[in-house]
Amino acid sequence: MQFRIEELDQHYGSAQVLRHVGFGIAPGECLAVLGRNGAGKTTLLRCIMGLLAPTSGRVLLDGQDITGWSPHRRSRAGIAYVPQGREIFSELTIGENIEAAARAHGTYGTGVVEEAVSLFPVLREMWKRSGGALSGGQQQQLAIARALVTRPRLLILDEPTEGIQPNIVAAIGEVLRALKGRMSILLVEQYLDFAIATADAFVVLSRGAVVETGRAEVMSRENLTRFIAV
Ligand SMILES: Nc1ncnc2c1ncn2[C@@H]1O[C@H](COP(=O)(O)OP(=O)(O)OP(=O)(O)O)[C@@H](O)[C@H]1O
Repeated sequence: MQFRIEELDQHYGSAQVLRHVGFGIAPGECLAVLGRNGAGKTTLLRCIMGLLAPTSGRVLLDGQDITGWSPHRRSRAGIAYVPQGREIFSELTIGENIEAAARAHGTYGTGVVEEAVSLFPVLREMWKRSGGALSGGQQQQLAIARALVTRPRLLILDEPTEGIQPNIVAAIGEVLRALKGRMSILLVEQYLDFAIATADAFVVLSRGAVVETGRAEVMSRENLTRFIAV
């Protein structure tokens, strides 16, 4: 899967929130987008998912321009989004949340549910518990499992570690590292250690513009800290 964005601009009214943002993600790699609060990270993801139309610029999947596609069509094409806040159905059980996603994508009955749940054993243990009764970390695991049953080629995560206890952060990190190679991952993250342990490449956003990019092996912690420390 080849994924690129080119020259994305986005405005809220007269305020420009994204400025000529462009980067690519290599197949099977994890790209981390870093940046302070308000840098434009969530706006960028919403443009990539088709939840917001960019003012200009292009989103390309396998060389095809998908900028005008609906979120549903992008999801069908293999882009899965785990938003900040997770947006799970709190009235539904874990099982219902996961199975509904698989049914909606036509993947139910193909082993995807078992596969996703095997990555997060706590979900099987709490299968009949309603989404609203879970801890933040359990909800995050559920949200990732729900994205995985769609068999994504690109998994997009918006700050998956935010407000989550350390042992669950570690479990999520292990899963993401295991998923690399099978899919590309776009990780928006403010927790630097987690991003460093997970990503193959970095993009740093500041005030809506890319101010630094680089491969993980040449990007120093000091350099990254400089961009995201408050
Ligand atoms: N719906 C909106 N209308 C107007 N301005 C907005 C809207 N959403 C976001 N903004 C502004 O756009 C800028 C970028 O916001 P965005 O949420 O994309 O940043 P972020 O990097 O994801 O920040 P955070 O880490 O706090 O979520 C901020 O200045 C924010 O106040």
